[in-house]
Amino acid sequence: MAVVRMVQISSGTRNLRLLLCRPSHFADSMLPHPGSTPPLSRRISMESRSVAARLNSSGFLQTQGLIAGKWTDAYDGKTIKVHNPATGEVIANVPCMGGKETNDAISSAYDAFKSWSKVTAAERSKCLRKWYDLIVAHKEELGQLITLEQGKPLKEAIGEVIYGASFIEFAAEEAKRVYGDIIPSTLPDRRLFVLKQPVGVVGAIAPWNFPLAMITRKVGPALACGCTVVVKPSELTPLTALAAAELSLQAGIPPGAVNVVMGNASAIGDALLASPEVRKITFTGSTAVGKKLMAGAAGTVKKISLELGGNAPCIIFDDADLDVAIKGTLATKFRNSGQTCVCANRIIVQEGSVCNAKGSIIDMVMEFKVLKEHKIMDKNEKKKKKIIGIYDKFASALSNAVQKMQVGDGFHEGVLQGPLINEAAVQKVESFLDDATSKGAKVLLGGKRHSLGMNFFEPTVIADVNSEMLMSREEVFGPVAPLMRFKTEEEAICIANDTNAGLAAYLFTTNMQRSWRVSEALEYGIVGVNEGLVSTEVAPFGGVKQSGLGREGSKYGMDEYLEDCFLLQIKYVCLGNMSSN
Ligand SMILES: NC(=O)c1ccc[n+]([C@@H]2O[C@H](COP(=O)([O-])OP(=O)(O)OC[C@H]3O[C@@H](n4cnc5c(N)ncnc54)[C@H](O)[C@@H]3O)[C@@H](O)[C@H]2O)c1
Ligand SMILES: O=CCCC(=O)O
Repeated sequence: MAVVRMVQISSGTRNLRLLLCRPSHFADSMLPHPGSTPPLSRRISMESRSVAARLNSSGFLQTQGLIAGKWTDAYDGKTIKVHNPATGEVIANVPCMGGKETNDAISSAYDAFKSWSKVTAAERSKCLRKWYDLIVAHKEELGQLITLEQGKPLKEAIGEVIYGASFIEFAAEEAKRVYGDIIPSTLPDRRLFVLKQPVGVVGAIAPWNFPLAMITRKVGPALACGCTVVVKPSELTPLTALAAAELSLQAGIPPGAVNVVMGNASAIGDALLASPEVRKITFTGSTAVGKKLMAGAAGTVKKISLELGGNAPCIIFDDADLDVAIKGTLATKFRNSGQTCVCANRIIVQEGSVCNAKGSIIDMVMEFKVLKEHKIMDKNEKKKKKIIGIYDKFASALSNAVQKMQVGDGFHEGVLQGPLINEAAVQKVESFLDDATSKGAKVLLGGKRHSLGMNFFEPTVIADVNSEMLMSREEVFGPVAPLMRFKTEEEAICIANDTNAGLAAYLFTTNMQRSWRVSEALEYGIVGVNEGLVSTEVAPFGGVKQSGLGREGSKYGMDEYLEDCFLLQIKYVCLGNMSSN
């Protein structure tokens, strides 16, 4: 049973009175052990435990589901364990809910929709703004929860809180700007209007890699448009979502507008799909599950948006600024230990080329053999020259930079790479590396489990990867940077587009014409030019091909929760490093 208690939490200029439920399923194993100084190998564990104990005593470790504004256990009392991926310890037990609880959550969202959709946009905006303020005020606690259950370094986790909150702030602002249209009539006695109305109850299913941001990017705009939601966080990382849901109640978002269920994923998914009251499914996760949901949504003809897996190419041209390229590649590859849908999955690096007088690269592979680097190539023309390929320089600079990245528990100062989410993720990385090395790829750095044990993996650089290898065809989802070679721009585009995925792509070049040409040719929803971190609440996020349908964030993300708005395929291009000389 939940014990209700009052907690005073100081937040900047004011004290917030938090009505939080004492978590009933806080795992006692997480309490710090009394006794003498622990050996080094147990310090990780001690640090995580004391953070968990602090969060528990301040009421931030919420461990029940939320249905109709009430914190609820599974009806049959079953629970599932939430583990700390850095230590393997059980942080908490949360309810293992299924179809019955989900149906009640849907009913509660359906009832709440009747009133929430009628609340003025200005009022919805105020509630959302308050929710945003509360999340930002509690960024430390929410960040600690993310590190505890997901593993990313605390600084990065707090960054996710700010990023996640930004979707709520943006939605709060946009709530007031859902304009319709007036259409000039073709008949004198008619007036034609287009109203944009909320879709209705939304089922929002989220992954574990961004326990907060992947939820707020859905729930923020859904609520702003007047929809209500049943959220299903990943069972691996439900605690951040539950804490954020508690803050939504404190912000004045009415009971039933946000419900949270977790447990048996397919039973919950089936209930959401079967219900005619759920009018939209928004899903972020693997392409395999996305396809199942898309098929299942057909039964009741629901709207659907899908943010699925990627296989991001990161193209490094010979004319790239090496420092910019290394910085950008590190950012896109090693964010969240490589567990990001927009992480570079194939780093495609130019290995030399031949330029004509105008500086355009011409493919003269055969000539390479007879020409000397930096020397005039054609005595008659005296204009063609060979450009030394950036491949070797890039490979060694990247390896040097990656070597410096500290691996460890996300609560330790200076750690840049946390653990992978679980043993299965580590095994997947190992099997991809085995496959690549058995086919001729060479490990330049790392390549094995980290000596810290558990789910830690050494940041890895692997060279001479080709399109026959598994890691160039599927998401590695780990701290592995696979380097591939190319000679010409055409070849780079061809390699980059040779995949069913189409989420994010990156290119590094100092040639402005090429940056436009290649951005347009890449079959991706998001393109970063000289920039590895492109995500922002103000720009549309989403993929083409089998990476998904629809967009999140920006004004386009609002449209997903309004009736009868169909998007054309759009591409977001981010030009980075524009202010440097
Ligand atoms: N495109 C994006 O914006 C984006 C963002 C983050 C992650 N991802 C992708 O997500 C994947 C990693 O996340 P994951 O392992 O949590 O993915 P996943 O597909 O295994 O799980 C995602 C969510 O779906 C739930 N789920 C699983 N089976 C279900 C079913 N039958 N019915 C309903 N729900 C079900 C899970 O419990 C979880 O909550 C990667 O492929 C990554 O690229 C994409
Ligand atoms: O993992 C995918 C989401 C990452 C992001 O929003 O930048």
